[in-house]
Amino acid sequence: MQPTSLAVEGTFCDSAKQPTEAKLGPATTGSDEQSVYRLLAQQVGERGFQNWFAGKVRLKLDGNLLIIGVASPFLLTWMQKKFASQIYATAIACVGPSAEYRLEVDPELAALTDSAPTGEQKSSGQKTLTVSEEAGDRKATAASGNPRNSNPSQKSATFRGRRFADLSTFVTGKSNQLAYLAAIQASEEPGALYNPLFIHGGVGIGKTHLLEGFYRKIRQLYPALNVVYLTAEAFGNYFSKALQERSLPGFRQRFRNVDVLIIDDIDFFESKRNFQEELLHTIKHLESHGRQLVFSSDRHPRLLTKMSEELTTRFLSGLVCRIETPEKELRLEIARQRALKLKTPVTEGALAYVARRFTNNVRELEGAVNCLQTGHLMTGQKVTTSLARQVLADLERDCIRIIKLDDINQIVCSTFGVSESDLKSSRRARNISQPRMLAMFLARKLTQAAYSEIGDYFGGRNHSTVMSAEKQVRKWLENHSSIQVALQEWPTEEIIESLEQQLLAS
Ligand SMILES: Nc1ncnc2c1ncn2[C@@H]1O[C@H](COP(=O)(O)OP(=O)(O)OP(=O)(O)O)[C@@H](O)[C@H]1O
Repeated sequence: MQPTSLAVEGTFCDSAKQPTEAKLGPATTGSDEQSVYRLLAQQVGERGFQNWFAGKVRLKLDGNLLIIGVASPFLLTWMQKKFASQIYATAIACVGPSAEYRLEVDPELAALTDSAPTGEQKSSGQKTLTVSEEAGDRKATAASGNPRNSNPSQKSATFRGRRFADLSTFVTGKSNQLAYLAAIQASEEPGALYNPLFIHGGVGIGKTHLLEGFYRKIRQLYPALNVVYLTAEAFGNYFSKALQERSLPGFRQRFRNVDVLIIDDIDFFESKRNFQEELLHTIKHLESHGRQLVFSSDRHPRLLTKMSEELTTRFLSGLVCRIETPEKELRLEIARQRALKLKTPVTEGALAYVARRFTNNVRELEGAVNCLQTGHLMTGQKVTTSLARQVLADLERDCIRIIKLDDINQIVCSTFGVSESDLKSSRRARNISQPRMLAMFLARKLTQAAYSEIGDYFGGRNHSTVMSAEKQVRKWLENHSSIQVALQEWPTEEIIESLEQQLLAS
């Protein structure tokens, strides 16, 4: 592929070049960090800020990603629930519409909180901690002990340019091999082989890692190409802003003159007709000029039932690859690599324990290894299976998703495109009765609800109807039967897995 003559200014996610809207780049000074704190305080209000943020969190701006480190998994869940929209608004105010944010447990804060010194210890200075970070390029010394009493800006929050994940750190196994190989091949010959390349799979399973790795690889191999990586949400934000500011021609020139366009989390466009329309025209234009397109989504294109048919067929026209839930061997290897990266001394038994217990996705697995690192810092010991068990008790509890009948109802309705009233009605048409039976089957599998409660919920049916629905779905699974979704037949196993993944992510 030849670089375009009209190439616009680099990528929106290039660490060297920030979006023009950015008010605050990947800054490196304490005053920038203070600005983020100020914006955050404006968003959450002075009281909320003093109660939950001042001196209790660690901020990091990584390119367009605002990372907020908190002291425990509990705080993480709580703050996500309470402050998600304010944190997101702060991120946008800092870096513009492409902003993203992440809350994460910060091992250093966790260690400090767990070992918060008494007055006596404070005066004797016994709790001084020295922590070296994974990259080995940062040493942080927290001598005051309790982070609650210190000014966060005086600690060593680091503001760095965004570091994209690399394909070399993507651990492969049966569940992700195909997607990995496709990404490698497409990066070697952009526009020629798999176009578009569409990668899908459940939450936290490595889609972004693969897309970022693809981005880096292609920049290495073809430095002259104009490569753009961004999330669907950022694309939508840029588009809305261009509409508001009447600058659509500029927006279109930006996106229609790229050589490689990588859009993460394309499922975000479901039900958003005007974004879909704009993306469709962008894709048509880029395809007709032989440019490479790469997308990721939490579902197969055919299961994005609120996407226009024209977009869906375009997604299907290249190569569609699925990343499956990681198998045990892969989980073990990822846990091992993560522990090595964090320099956590850990026994094979403890790693096997983590790989056995954290099975949903890689993100949770990584969180678990981060906690092992905290355990090691707190005790100064090598992490054994029994220490791992102790340290991970809270996290295991937080990782259990409480799924309600309402959640199942909602996800089944949106996947199959049926209304709630139809699902709960007495209609027996196949396109209604099959989703209803699947909903009842999932309700038995994923909730504690009794047969009678489930029957009652799905239209006042009695318990024997639910039992026979459960039996019927088991039979479909045994016989590898298929079910119709969006005018196409799908293996029952695949539909159930997709529904479960959506429920886990919701
Ligand atoms: N195969 C892998 N090897 C190494 N690390 C991985 C692998 N898969 C995922 N990870 C890591 O797990 C974490 C979550 O992965 P990622 O963000 O790519 O998931 P995702 O599928 O994009 O999730 P979401 O659907 O929430 O966007 C990241 O830190 C990523 O680096």
